[in-house]
Amino acid sequence: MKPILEISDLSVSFPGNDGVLSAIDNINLTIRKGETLAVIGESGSGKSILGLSIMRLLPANARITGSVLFTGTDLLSIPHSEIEAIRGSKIAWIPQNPKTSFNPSMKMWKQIAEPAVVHLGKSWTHARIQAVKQLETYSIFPPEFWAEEYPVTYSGGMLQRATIAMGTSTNPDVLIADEPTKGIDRITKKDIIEKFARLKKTGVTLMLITHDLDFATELADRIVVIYCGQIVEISDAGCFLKSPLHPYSRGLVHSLPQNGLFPIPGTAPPMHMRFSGCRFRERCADRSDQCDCDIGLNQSGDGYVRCIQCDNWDRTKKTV
Ligand SMILES: Nc1ncnc2c1ncn2[C@@H]1O[C@H](COP(=O)(O)OP(=O)(O)OP(=O)(O)O)[C@@H](O)[C@H]1O
Ligand code: NI
Repeated sequence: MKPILEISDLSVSFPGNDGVLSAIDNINLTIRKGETLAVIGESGSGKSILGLSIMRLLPANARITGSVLFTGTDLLSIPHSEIEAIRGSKIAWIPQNPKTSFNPSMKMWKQIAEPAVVHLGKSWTHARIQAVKQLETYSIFPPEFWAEEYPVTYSGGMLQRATIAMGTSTNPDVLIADEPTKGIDRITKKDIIEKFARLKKTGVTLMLITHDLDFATELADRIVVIYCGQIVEISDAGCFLKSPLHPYSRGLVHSLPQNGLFPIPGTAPPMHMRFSGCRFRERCADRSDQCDCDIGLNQSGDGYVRCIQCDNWDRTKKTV
């Protein structure tokens, strides 16, 4: 598959009173056209910052270096007007909190229709018809009724689905969803999974930012594991649950309810620390003196892993 997004040496930091906080550190990642990629990792590891960097929607105090090529164009260096145009039509973002993503004083159909009017030059009449269809696609029945309603009348699950309807209204090439299963019940989650599975079939490139490993493995082709602002593993989603390589990934898999709910001991170090060596080593049962050295992301089979101990591991023999 051809690459659609090529992220190179991407770092984002925030200057603060405790020194500089490094939110993501030297991320290199190629996203292939049409694939579904899940980015997983615990709270504060830099998942949203990675997604927001691609969208160029970072907070004003962020410092960013590196490049993000979208079909060859560096999204980080093009003029503001160009990134606005791409953001509205070709790369869409589904924000983390559906409750705050809508304008409370605008009817729902208008909010879903707006990107197509502003970015694709569609008429409001045409865009309204499309918006109602979008509501129907995302199981908001009866769509004509809910199109005329305001966001406050929608339930949490409906709002979640409406954010996907809004994010896909311009038929983007890339869709980045930030924690689409956060704070929803099991039934709604099943429904959201089904909607993304359907989207996946349309050939859109999907980036799912999540801490929900079940959600990630259900939908993704590849899994990217982030720990303390660094990629520690890139794995084929099919073998991730059976044979995660990095000790942090293994910890995540062990902590799933179906594997006995064993939490990873300790907590992640604060992000404004000056790191040297493996960032996971304090929490790692397999650590040795070698882990004090910085280690790169090394190829392992089809994937990549950042661990000196994993170098000689055979993924085909490794089980959880
Ligand atoms: N505007 C900001 N100013 C300073 N630090 C920030 C800012 N936004 C994010 N950070 C810091 O950057 C780091 C990465 O944050 P990010 O939101 O990407 O984490 P995350 O992996 O998405 O976590 P969560 O699962 O909680 O959403 C965190 O340490 C966070 O505190
Ligand atoms: Ni986040």
